[in-house]
Amino acid sequence: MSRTSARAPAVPLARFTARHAVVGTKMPTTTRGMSSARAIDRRGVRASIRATEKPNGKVFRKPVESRSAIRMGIPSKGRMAEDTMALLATCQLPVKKLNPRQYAAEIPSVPGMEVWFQRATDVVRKIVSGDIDIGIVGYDMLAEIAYGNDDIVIVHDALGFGGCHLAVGIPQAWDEINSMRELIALPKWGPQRPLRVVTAYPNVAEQFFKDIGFEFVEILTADGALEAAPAMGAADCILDLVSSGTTLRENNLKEIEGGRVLESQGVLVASREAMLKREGLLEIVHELLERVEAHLRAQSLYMVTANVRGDSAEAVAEKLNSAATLRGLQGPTIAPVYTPQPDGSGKAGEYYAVSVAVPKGRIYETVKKLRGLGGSGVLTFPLTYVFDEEPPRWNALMTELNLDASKYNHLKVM
Ligand SMILES: Nc1ncnc2c1ncn2[C@@H]1O[C@H](COP(=O)(O)OP(=O)(O)OP(=O)(O)O)[C@@H](O)[C@H]1O
Ligand SMILES: O=P(O)(O)OC[C@H]1O[C@H](OP(=O)(O)OP(=O)(O)O)[C@H](O)[C@@H]1O
Ligand SMILES: [Mg+2]
Repeated sequence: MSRTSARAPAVPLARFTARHAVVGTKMPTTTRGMSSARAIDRRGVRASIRATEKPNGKVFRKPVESRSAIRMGIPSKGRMAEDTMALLATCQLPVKKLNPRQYAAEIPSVPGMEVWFQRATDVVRKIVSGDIDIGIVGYDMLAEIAYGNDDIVIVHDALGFGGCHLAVGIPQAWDEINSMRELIALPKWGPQRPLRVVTAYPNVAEQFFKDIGFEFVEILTADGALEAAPAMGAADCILDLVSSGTTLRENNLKEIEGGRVLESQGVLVASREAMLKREGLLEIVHELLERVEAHLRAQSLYMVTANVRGDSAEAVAEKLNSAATLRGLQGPTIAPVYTPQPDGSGKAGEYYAVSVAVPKGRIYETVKKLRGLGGSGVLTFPLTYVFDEEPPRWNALMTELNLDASKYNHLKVM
């Protein structure tokens, strides 16, 4: 490999994402494989994964038939744990722990499924080893631990929490270096003096540097406080998670152009083999997906209702359909308002109540438009769930699993 490739760093997210089947998104595919066992040995990391590997480098998976219980793994501590519990609770799937020190729990509204609290890394490892069937984890962990694993399917790729990205951070003091291209072009890097990168993501790091064609790199691993390594002289730069950027700043480090390695957020993943073979699992995946999708869709929408003056429902519909924001999901809902009459009866035909779901950011614009169309009594309220006929990601999952959607689209609905 040449020392300083002229190739600009490509967009690595697509590559990392593409190694897993992702349903419901348009990620491109790639043919790159997982880091070699030799490379893993050299760095002396990932001992627990190695223990499950067969001599040919393939991971030994426990057969699906070795247990009958359906198992879900969720992070046991830290921010992912809280956000996962919060998401499940909001989706009316609260996790019930019998006591706070126990690692097993249940979701009463999903009977027949065991929930196991695991460290985020172990959620991935245990899906790989066949000890759990589905899990919620940060995409970064998946990319690092199960890169290239064909069994893992990303059922939902954007759970809306744990948003962060993996990036290269270099000392702020390197004023003249502001891009990966400039960093790898420094003449000092060579076989005797490689760029030392400290990270908790050695596989992702190795792949990233391979992809940008930079060979003179030494990947060092550490579990925490990576940001201190450059100041201590133990490394030249770091490759770590960044969210607000505060940690980098406070440690006098900076991001550089082309150094954004992958985007991450919480994802719902499942074992392909288990989904195909374990009785009852697909129904549960369907239910989780349906509830999560309904909640996440609702989060971005508000319902706006108003009474609009008009000669007929059709005339009001015509007015509303002329403005894109007033069409709602499939078109506005319009119902006659029965105005009270002196004799106590109700007279229809003067006002029509209209309801439209609009994106949160467009509420005021919608209110103004409705007023402009003669609307009064405008009410807005948040939505809790938006159920589609079938979540788009479910149909994508059916395709991914080569299953006939029409046969499975009638699975249990809450
Ligand atoms: N600063 C951050 N902002 C948003 N998400 C993050 C951040 N740091 C980590 N994450 C996400 O949370 C996941 C779990 O992170 P991690 O294992 O560091 O747990 P933690 O919550 O920091 O607890 P601990 O580090 O004490 O084990 C990561 O894989 C990543 O997806
Ligand atoms: O950009 P920021 O918002 O500052 O977040 C980034 C920091 O968050 C994570 O650490 P965490 O807080 O999880 O501590 P840890 O290293 O103990 O896991 C990550 O390893 C960074 O250090
Ligand atoms: Mg952390």
